Amino acid sequence: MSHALIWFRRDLRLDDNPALEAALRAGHAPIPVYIHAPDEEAPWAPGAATNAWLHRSLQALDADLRARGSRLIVRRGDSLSELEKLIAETRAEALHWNRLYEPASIARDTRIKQGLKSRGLTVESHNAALLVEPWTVQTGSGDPYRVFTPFWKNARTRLVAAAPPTAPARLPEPPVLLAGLGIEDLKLEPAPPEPRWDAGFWQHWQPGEAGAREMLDAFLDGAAHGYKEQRNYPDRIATSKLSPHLHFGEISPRQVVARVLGQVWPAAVQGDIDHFLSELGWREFSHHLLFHLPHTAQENLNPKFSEFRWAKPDPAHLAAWQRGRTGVPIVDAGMRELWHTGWMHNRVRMVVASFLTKNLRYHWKHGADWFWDTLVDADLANNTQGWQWTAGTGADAAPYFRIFSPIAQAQKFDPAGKYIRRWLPELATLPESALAAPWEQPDLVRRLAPGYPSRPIVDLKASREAALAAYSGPKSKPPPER
Ligand SMILES: Cc1cc2nc3c(=O)[nH]c(=O)nc-3n(C[C@H](O)[C@H](O)[C@H](O)COP(=O)(O)OP(=O)(O)OC[C@H]3O[C@@H](n4cnc5c(N)ncnc54)[C@H](O)[C@@H]3O)c2cc1C
Repeated sequence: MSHALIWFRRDLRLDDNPALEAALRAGHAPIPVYIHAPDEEAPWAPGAATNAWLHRSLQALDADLRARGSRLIVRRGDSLSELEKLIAETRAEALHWNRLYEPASIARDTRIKQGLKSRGLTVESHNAALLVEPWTVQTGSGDPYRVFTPFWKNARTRLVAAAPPTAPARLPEPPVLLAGLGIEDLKLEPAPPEPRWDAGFWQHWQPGEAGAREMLDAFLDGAAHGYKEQRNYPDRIATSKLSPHLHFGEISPRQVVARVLGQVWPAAVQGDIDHFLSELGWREFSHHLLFHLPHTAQENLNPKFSEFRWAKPDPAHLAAWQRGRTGVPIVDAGMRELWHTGWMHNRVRMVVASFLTKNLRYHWKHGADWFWDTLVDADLANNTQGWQWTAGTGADAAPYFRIFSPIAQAQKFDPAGKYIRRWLPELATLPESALAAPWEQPDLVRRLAPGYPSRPIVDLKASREAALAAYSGPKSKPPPER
């Protein structure tokens, strides 16, 4: 039987895997391969938290393959050279992979496809990650979309309820002598002398296809009912928490949509379901933007901001933001949730991002970089879009002058202070009335929370006014150097 290589990247699943399906359909014995080449994604080589996730996700994929009689061949090095070696070793006639949409991956994959095709190999790429690929939807005038609502109105019509194919129960065994590294050889997890900063992650997450499926089942049975309203409250289990699973392709958006549309929902839940689908739509929109405007991972999408006067970061203030020591409880709770679990609730992501880009007036890249390293769902398209949206520099973004008040956000979305108390145990004994803005009751803080900063690192009102002034000032050339 002839062989085909299946080059796994961020499609770490067997069900609804078009690359695997195509190889089997063509009558090839698939050889599952993972090549570790983080430098090829520079300047966006995966961060530490996603690497820790990847370690477990690869283990789960290998276990799933072994349960079917196959295994994952792991290599490290230049992708093209490793693929060439594998082709020579296995005499593979075909190579299949599922597409990625980040600029560096597109450039590499295009080069590899051209190189190997010109030598007579069948090389095919497939869509496993998106509901609508970026070149398949456009505005009436033929341009990419820059506004979410019309984008989603168009894309939404293409959703299908049909369940995507599942993987066969048995897969052929790769050649016995075909060598590979152990997953642990990739050193993706924190290793001594580094502390196990990921220790808390794994009580919240189960990387891999089975974990993704369980998360979706739990969501559809539970939090989907009431999602539209409840999704804004960070102390509740009210969202799907599918983001890292979707990022690593442990579940596909097609599978999620098929499950959602394949179910009969009570009329009262229909609004929740539509809202959930539209959040998947934001993921699609982010990929659409990054594909068509690849420079936006580094630069403001809105050129009006190219001369905006961002402040020069004070390292102590940046560190206080990163570690959850700003003195603003809802911001600090979010940053600690991120540190302890590798994830942060969407509303709190917006609050901490607004605080960084507006109250501190730091360029959104400083925040995007920290998220990149600490989120288990760090995703170039979604992270870029999320930061640019909040900073006001992106497509269809919140205007710069709309500045989240962390006090009002805490009062509205964490009214009983459960989220703040959970992540800031040093504030646990403060009364509810003091939790959103403890600095307003200094005696109480001194007595009940002596370890917590007594004042925010910036005055919220003054910094808000300074941000508005910088925004509306004479289109913001930096002051002359002296
Ligand atoms: C500053 C900032 C940075 C962000 N960085 C990332 C990131 O690196 N990776 C990431 O996946 N999401 C990012 N988001 C979007 C969003 O916060 C997360 O996708 C969401 O919190 C994940 O939780 P969930 O899976 O429970 O979402 P649910 O509410 O259950 O939504 C379902 C899915 O829809 C997608 N989705 C939801 N909201 C958004 C959104 N606003 N933009 C794009 N896709 C969305 C996600 O894939 C999510 O898993 C960011 C948002 C902000 C404001």
